[in-house]
Amino acid sequence: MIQFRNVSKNYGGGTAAVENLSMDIDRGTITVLVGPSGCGKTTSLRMINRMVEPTSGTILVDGQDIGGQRASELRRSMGYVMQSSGLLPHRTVLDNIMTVPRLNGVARTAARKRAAELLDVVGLAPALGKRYPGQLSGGQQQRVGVARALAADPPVLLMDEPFSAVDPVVRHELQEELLRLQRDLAKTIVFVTHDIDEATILGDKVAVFATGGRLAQYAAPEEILRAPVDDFVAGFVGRDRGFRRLSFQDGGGVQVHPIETVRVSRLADPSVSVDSSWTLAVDDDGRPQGWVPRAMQDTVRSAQDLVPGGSLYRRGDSLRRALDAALSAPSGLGVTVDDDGRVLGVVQAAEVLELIEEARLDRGRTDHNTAV
Ligand SMILES: Nc1ncnc2c1ncn2[C@@H]1O[C@H](COP(=O)(O)OP(=O)(O)OP(=O)(O)O)[C@@H](O)[C@H]1O
Repeated sequence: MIQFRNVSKNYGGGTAAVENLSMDIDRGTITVLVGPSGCGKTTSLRMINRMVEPTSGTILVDGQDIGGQRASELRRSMGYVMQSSGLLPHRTVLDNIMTVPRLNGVARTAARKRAAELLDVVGLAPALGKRYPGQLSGGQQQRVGVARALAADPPVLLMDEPFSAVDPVVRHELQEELLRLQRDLAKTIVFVTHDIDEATILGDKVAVFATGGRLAQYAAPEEILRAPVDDFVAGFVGRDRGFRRLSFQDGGGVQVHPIETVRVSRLADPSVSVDSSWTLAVDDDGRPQGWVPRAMQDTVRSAQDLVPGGSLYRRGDSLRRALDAALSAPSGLGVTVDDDGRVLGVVQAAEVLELIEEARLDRGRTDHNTAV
């Protein structure tokens, strides 16, 4: 879909911003360009829509050399989202989203209707459409930035550190939202970040850039975590790469055990007693609320008295989530829930670790067979 062929960029002054980059970006996937500051990620991104012209080499989109296309038309066929949302401060949110469709000749009423739909797509309430960008939170502004980039329904979305100015909780929400959107929209997304965690969460493929604009490794995130090609990539992905790689290991095989539960609404009832060393308190819909340790059962009378729980494991999530649920729970039992958040049972750290070990041995055998 997007092909870099021996592309270099030199802004002058000797050192290359991008050095002989060759890389194919597949249609309908998220490709993340990651690397330390100044390694040429933004320059590479901006060469795709000709905001920056290469010094040498060719970039093809759908097999066509973009060097021969009108830069303004090319730009309109590609949504662009940047770190500061880039919204026009004196226009309302809806007007901001409508900008490109209006430039493309879409009638005002149709553009407005589409803008309102897009607000919903990016998870914003309709009332926010009438506000000005300055009246929104950073996370909301970024969502509007995404809606605006999607407004002309471009096949390609270029995103330059779009989530780096918001706090970690909002950032996580925006990442989840982008993945959800991408499941429906299947755009070709090129995403720049300097955060390897963000890269491995979002990327179908990850391109790790090294200083001097050199592409050090281009592979699926799991592969980059499992087999960094050199010391630079190994150093960049960090020491806990082994743990992070668990995100890519299916947790479907983890055994879910039954757990004794008690309804929070019945905690004050003196006739209720618990047998297990840890009993899970749930609301009337069966959603976890916290723990009742046996030793404390006489003092736990309401939701406020419960021992807070750890992270939840949604059945089918990765082994990383399963292990975290078990390790973060005061009981050592990882609470497992269904898609509606209702308790299904618990997982145990030791059993998750056994699966991790089995998977490692299986991989070792496969690698060995391939080597032979
Ligand atoms: N307009 C410009 N003029 C001159 N040099 C530039 C220009 N834009 C970028 N550079 C230089 O090119 C190199 C690559 O910059 P680029 O912005 O592509 O890196 P980056 O990886 O996106 O960095 P960051 O993560 O800090 O945004 C840097 O050394 C930078 O100083």
